[in-house]
Amino acid sequence: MASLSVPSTLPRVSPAVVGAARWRRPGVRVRSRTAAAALGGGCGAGAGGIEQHHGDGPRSPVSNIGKSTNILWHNCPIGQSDRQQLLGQKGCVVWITGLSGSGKSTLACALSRELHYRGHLTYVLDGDNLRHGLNRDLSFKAEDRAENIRRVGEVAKLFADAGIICIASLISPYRRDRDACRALLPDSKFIEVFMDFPLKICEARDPKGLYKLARTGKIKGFTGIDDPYEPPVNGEIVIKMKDGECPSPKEMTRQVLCYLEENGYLQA
Ligand SMILES: Nc1ncnc2c1ncn2[C@@H]1O[C@H](COP(=O)(O)OS(=O)(=O)O)[C@@H](OP(=O)(O)O)[C@H]1O
Ligand SMILES: Nc1ncnc2c1ncn2[C@@H]1O[C@H](COP(=O)(O)OP(=O)(O)O)[C@@H](O)[C@H]1O
Repeated sequence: MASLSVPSTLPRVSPAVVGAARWRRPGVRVRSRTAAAALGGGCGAGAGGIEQHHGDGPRSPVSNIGKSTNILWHNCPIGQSDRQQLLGQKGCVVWITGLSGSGKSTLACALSRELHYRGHLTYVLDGDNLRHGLNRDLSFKAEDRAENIRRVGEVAKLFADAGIICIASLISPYRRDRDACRALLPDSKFIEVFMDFPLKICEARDPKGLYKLARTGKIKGFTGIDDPYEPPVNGEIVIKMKDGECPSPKEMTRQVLCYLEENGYLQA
């Protein structure tokens, strides 16, 4: 992919080089093999660098969460900021929402690729792909879409906590479900990107032929045809037509990259 004209504080180098350099970054607390040995043996010698709790009982009150009873949150000494230092970026969720055919997956993949080449760790959570595994038990009725979004929101939150720039691309048609995902994260860590393209454009693309099936009644409850889509009201980024033209994938990517850069996500 051609380099985008976005100002970057990082030089454009191969990810392998970046990876190698990061493990040697000064000031980052990484336990080397030697350090692990100093802790009482290398691989296979018991706990090694892993800190374990050998307490005499619970350290804080247990609680009930959802259907889980008597559970206790366990904190680890290495936290999100340590991981962010290691990666040289801020973990966050870029949530791309819009109609089928609006370009969500195209943007997600192009953004991931561009960030990767700039030395940033990303992970794409794509609605279609997740329905092949994690969410294979869910249909497209409203309550299943809500559960789909809830699960992906929770997974995205874990990726952000890992320090990763997580790019979620799902139709996510209901405002309430998207807002619930936003509420899982500190506000600035959820970046909502609205693919604001008219149904007419999305339907004309129809790369999978699904709109055609929906129009002839062979698919019921298809978003935009006989199922609702609620656009964001206060999202962070809107990708839309300009002078009657769709922005190119490169331009869409540039828009999101600029936002990430200007808001400090591309440094720890
Ligand atoms: N009824 C109906 N409505 C909308 N979309 C449908 C439907 N049936 C199948 N598909 C295909 O499923 C993809 C959307 O999955 P998502 O998990 O993103 O949907 S949702 O967020 O739960 O609404 C969507 O992928 P994209 O085209 O990439 O958006 C479609 O290919
Ligand atoms: N900015 C764009 N300009 C022109 N075509 C696009 C653009 N974005 C996506 N497309 C094309 O539109 C179709 C749908 O894109 P896709 O990313 O699969 O959408 P979604 O994931 O929202 O369903 C694909 O054939 C893709 O190549």
